[in-house]
Amino acid sequence: MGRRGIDESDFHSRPSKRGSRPRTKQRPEHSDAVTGLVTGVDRGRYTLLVKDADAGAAGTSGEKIVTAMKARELTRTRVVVGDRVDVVGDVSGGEGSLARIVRIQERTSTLRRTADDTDPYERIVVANADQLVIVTALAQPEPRTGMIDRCVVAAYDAGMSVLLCLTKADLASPDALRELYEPLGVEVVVTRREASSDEADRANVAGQSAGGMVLAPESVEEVRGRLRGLVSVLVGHSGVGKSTLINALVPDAKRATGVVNDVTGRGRHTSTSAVALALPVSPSDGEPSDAFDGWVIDTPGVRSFGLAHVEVSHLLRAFDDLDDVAQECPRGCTHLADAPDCALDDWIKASPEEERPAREARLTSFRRLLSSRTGSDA
Ligand SMILES: Nc1nc2c(ncn2[C@@H]2O[C@H](COP(=O)(O)OP(=O)(O)OP(=O)(O)O)[C@@H](O)[C@H]2O)c(=O)[nH]1
Ligand SMILES: [Zn+2]
Repeated sequence: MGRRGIDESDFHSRPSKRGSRPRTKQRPEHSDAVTGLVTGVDRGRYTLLVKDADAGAAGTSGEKIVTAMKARELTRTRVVVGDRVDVVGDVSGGEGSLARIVRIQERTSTLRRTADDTDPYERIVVANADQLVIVTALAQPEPRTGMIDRCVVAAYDAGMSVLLCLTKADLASPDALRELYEPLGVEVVVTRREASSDEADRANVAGQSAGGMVLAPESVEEVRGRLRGLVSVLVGHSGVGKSTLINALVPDAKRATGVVNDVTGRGRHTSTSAVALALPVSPSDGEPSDAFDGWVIDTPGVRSFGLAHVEVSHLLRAFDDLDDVAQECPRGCTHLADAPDCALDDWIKASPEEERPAREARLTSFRRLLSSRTGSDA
């Protein structure tokens, strides 16, 4: 994707139906509806990014922020951040205006969680995201692989890819965690504190958090490169440095101010709801830039993933090679290490010598994921 302004069509756009349908007085199907992207949800009010019909070409200021509520027919339907919705009514975005969401467009992915593993009620956290970014500190606090595993499972179950973002590499080595997760095909990226942090503080450079922590710019830019052109959901435990990272990636997010940001629509949200932030192409270098490419969705309220809803067969689909092998398993095979006659064990035994270590690492990691479904988060 090239450089350009923020564009709600970045969210997996589909051809617009507007203009091709005749307008009728009755509008039983709301043929006058426009499409909006949900960037924030707060107590029944939805912040939408809507393409501005009056603006010129897509690009700078081609979008407006519209506040909306759900139409009555959607009362029981959950609308989440990342949803693309059809809206009618006052879509001017003017002060005090309120539009109506009449339809949710088909979702390309749904990230779900249950409150805990026995909770039958599953809720959708974010829709239409491509990638789950698991933010984990290498120290302070110590990494918890159980938590990471659960996030990986939730992402794969949702049909999303995973980026493991290891923070605080200035405090500890990422090698051990790389070894655990790379066999699963999980991409790993590492961030660290800028060595000359004090000087950077004084210079007030990009990458500075409210607390004064400055991340090494090249590590932030590596993360940005992995997020470009994608819709990414960031999750992480308290204290891992997620806010520091988001502030470095999206310096204009005005995270603590509660003021609606013209570009991102951020603001007015409670501290527990997800919010979508447009990802700048490059860090702010003093010049105001309106080039965005990708979305960062922060999930302040999500600290863990209950996985009661995840089925083994569904999870297996994220691992083509293992899924093929598991077709040979006895019916109802759990595929765990103690499962009798699990074909995955034969796959190791039949392995060419040189491939065996890689296969073993992959199967061990996969089985760890499987047990995280039922094990505790500790
Ligand atoms: N040494 C080191 N400290 C860091 C790094 N990144 C963040 N920190 C510090 O870690 C602490 C927690 O960072 P936050 O960004 O507030 O963490 P958070 O994940 O947003 O946590 P909550 O605000 O509780 O959600 C702060 O004191 C940061 O200054 C890093 O790369 N290295
Ligand atoms: Zn099996």
